[in-house]
Amino acid sequence: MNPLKELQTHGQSIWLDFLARGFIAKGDLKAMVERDGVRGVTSNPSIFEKAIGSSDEYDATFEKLLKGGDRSVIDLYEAVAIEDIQNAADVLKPTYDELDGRDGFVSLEVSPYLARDAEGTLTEARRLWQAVGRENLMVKVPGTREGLPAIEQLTAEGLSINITLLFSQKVYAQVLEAYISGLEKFAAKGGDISKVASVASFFVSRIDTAADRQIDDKIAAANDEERKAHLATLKGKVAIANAKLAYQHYKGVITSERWKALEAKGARVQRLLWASTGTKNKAYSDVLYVEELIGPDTVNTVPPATLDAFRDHGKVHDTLEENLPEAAQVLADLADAGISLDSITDHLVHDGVRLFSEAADQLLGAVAAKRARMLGKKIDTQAFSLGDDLTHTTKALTDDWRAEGKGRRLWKRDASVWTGHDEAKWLGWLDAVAREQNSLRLYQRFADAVKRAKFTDAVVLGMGGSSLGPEVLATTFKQAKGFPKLHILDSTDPAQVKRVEKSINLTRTLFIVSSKSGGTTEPNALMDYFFARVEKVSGQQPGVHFVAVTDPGSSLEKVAHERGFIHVFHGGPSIGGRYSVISPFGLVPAAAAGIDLKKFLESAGAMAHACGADVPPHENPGIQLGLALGAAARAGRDKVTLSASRQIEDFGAWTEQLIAESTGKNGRALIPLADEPLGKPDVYGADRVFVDLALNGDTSREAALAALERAGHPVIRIAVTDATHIGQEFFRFEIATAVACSVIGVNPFDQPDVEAAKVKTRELTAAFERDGTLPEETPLVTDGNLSVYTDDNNAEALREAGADGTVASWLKAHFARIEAGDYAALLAYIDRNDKDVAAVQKARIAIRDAKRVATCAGFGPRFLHSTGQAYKGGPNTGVFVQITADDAKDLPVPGQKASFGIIKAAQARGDFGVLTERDRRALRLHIKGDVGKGLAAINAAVAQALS
Ligand SMILES: O=P(O)(O)OC[C@H]1O[C@](O)(CO)[C@@H](O)[C@@H]1O
Ligand SMILES: O=C[C@H](O)[C@H](O)COP(=O)(O)O
Repeated sequence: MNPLKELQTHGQSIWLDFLARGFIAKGDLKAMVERDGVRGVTSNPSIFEKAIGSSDEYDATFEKLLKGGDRSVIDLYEAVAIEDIQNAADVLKPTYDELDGRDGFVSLEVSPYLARDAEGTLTEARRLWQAVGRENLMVKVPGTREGLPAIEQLTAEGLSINITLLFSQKVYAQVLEAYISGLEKFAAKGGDISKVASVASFFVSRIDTAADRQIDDKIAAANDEERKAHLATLKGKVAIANAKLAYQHYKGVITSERWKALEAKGARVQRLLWASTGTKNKAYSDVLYVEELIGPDTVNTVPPATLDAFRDHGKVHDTLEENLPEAAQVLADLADAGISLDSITDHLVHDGVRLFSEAADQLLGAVAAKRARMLGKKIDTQAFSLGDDLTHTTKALTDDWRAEGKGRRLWKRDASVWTGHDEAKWLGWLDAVAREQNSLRLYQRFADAVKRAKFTDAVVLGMGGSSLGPEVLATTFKQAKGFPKLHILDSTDPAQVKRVEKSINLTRTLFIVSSKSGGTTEPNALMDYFFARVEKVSGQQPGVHFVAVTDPGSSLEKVAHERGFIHVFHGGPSIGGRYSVISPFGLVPAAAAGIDLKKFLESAGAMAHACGADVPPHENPGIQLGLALGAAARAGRDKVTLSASRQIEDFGAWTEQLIAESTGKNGRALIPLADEPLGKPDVYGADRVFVDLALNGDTSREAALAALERAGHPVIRIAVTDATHIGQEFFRFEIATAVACSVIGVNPFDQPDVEAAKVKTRELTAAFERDGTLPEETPLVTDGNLSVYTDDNNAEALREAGADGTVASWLKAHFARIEAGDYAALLAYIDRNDKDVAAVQKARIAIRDAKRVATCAGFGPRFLHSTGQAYKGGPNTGVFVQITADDAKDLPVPGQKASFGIIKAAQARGDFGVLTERDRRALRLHIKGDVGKGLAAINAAVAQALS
């Protein structure tokens, strides 16, 4: 007789510890059921890893699934895993029916990531039970401390549970107790307990592996031969002894009155299932863990090799209750030898969870890689050229993130990933894509209404997070037919306000007032200004030209209602400004401009899936980018130069805010540099990392990037395959920034130092409202159309360094303070028009090339809501030149004394005040008269100072 079948006559069922798609499809499982009497199948994360992750057997199915629409990695995995389990369950269904539900089960394990999460285990077990939908399913739940209550609860709900990762007799006893209590509860609720089955998977070979290692150490340490020989007799004996004694506990329990009462109601025993019965030590018999554990009411689940071996030469007789005293003696001798079985079993549970988690990481990583490959051009790729050291640190960080499950913890909003403060409150952006996809109809209705109203222009009035995302959309996408042209206004510069006003038709313009807080100075002043202008020009009720985007309950919402705005869109209070582009702050302007939001969100969704909680760090593009940037920051390469193809160039401005406001605090930062054109390697110091976004195969910067790479600078290349993929990049960079902040050790979601400048500005504007003038200031020097200002400390230091009567001398002394690793920032409170931008850029590049330092160019007050945070809160490595100017023509703000010009001046002074208060090296140049001429004079002075 086939020894495998013979086991049945001894009350033991043989199950197969293996599963794979083709194996079932080809009829191999069925053949084992028929030929060998296999009565069940077990799976675990390692088994699925081998089947799915390490083969291409499932690829065609994945392709097919993805053709039907993008899916998350876990969805892809579960779709095939559940199908496999269902197929196996169907093969075993006749066995199950024949044996009246006593056998014929297939087991599917809950995610090993939940092994320490009681609630999560419960939810997942219920979900898998439903999803598989086969009565001969057993859901596998680990016998961890957290698993135990779940086992009782699930049994009480009538689910059949296989308790896995059992090593210790003590824990096994608790598991059996949990099963019995669960049955009692189910019975008390009127449940049919005869339908509930359970097995307790008691692991065997792993115990010997661990115990033998310690026994070997003791043998090596023993100096007497007899002792060595005695210790050697324990090898390969501990696991079986442990299992035999566990079985004795089972026997005691099932003869109890308590059990008999349940049995009378039809309860089925919870069979002990010997798991981990493939022999690991080649010196032992390959059927050791089958032959030694044969007895009634048990199961042995074996890998295919053990099954074959036992079929070939297995010997069957009742061994489970043989030599019980010897078994007890083995464990006593082990303890005498100073080896603690408790500590071995504790460790094995720990290790078991780790090993299964690692298998799951590998499996999901493999599925993620397959998904990315199959999506092809639908998902942007990134390539890292980091050099040996950074590659090494990034890899070490990746390992740490994987081992600590930090990606999952990030998605679970676990603040301890960062500083343990209020981070959990600010992670609403993580699932923004799915949420916004559900609101598509709302956006569509709004877009239709905008189109019907025949607006020619739409102007977003907002700052930072409320303006930079829309600005990327406005510059990336062509004006859609029938929709207004999208403009962004994020300045208090009167000339810039007027310039925008002149470029639109006030009577046919939609204004989108965007402010999360509703209390930001600039959008409120701009709203008041344009509201009055529309009223004046059109004579209409101006509210019909306005919508607001703001968080619920803000002061802006109140004003919008009072003024009869067309609509108030609510932002999500758990999403901070710079993470809000995939929320009404980005999507309302996008809808107004006729951008295809379905496509945009679909594309963003592909990246959200790629960066998901289920994608381990090594295959997770957002985490990889974040870790590389974090590693770069740690290595002193804390200046991130952002370059991009022309159509998506503005992405840099959005990224600047994201990175600077998120990372730049507590004296730490990644300093982002947008719009600093790529130069030759010799203009850069060793503090740089380059991130390039190439649209649609654009190779125009490739030679420059390759040269930087050759010179040893880290270069990260992102291939954006379509402009609509800008949504993917928003998401990638949001994850990456949050991850980099974790590495740097800061809270990504606050901006403590922006407030300081706002307070100073408010003091100044309050003084103006009171006195009708801003406090007097005296220049240090006036040289032609330029005046120089700074605080006493800076003035003294610069004078000592040779600053005298000319602007050039002050700049020269100022630039002499720039050291390697510093950055120079030009902060211009002027109209951000093309001509003036070019002039500021010229000065910037001159400084970079002469001093080999990173340079920033910010326009005030716009940058205050962006990079301004890092300038004040980051390390004291910035050297600042603030540029202010007289306004040729000022504009009043209705309802207040302070005009736009005054507000801007107060903002510049407030900003400068905080910089100098914080010992920053800062100098202010004020232009009198024509701004263009002033900038030319500054450029001349810069050139002279650098010469
Ligand atoms: O949307 P709000 O509340 O007007 O804020 C605008 C911007 O101001 C900041 O709070 C910084 O000043 C940014 O973080 C934010 O994006
Ligand atoms: O349920 C089965 C277990 O997961 C399996 O037997 C573990 O075996 P291993 O120790 O060989 O990994």
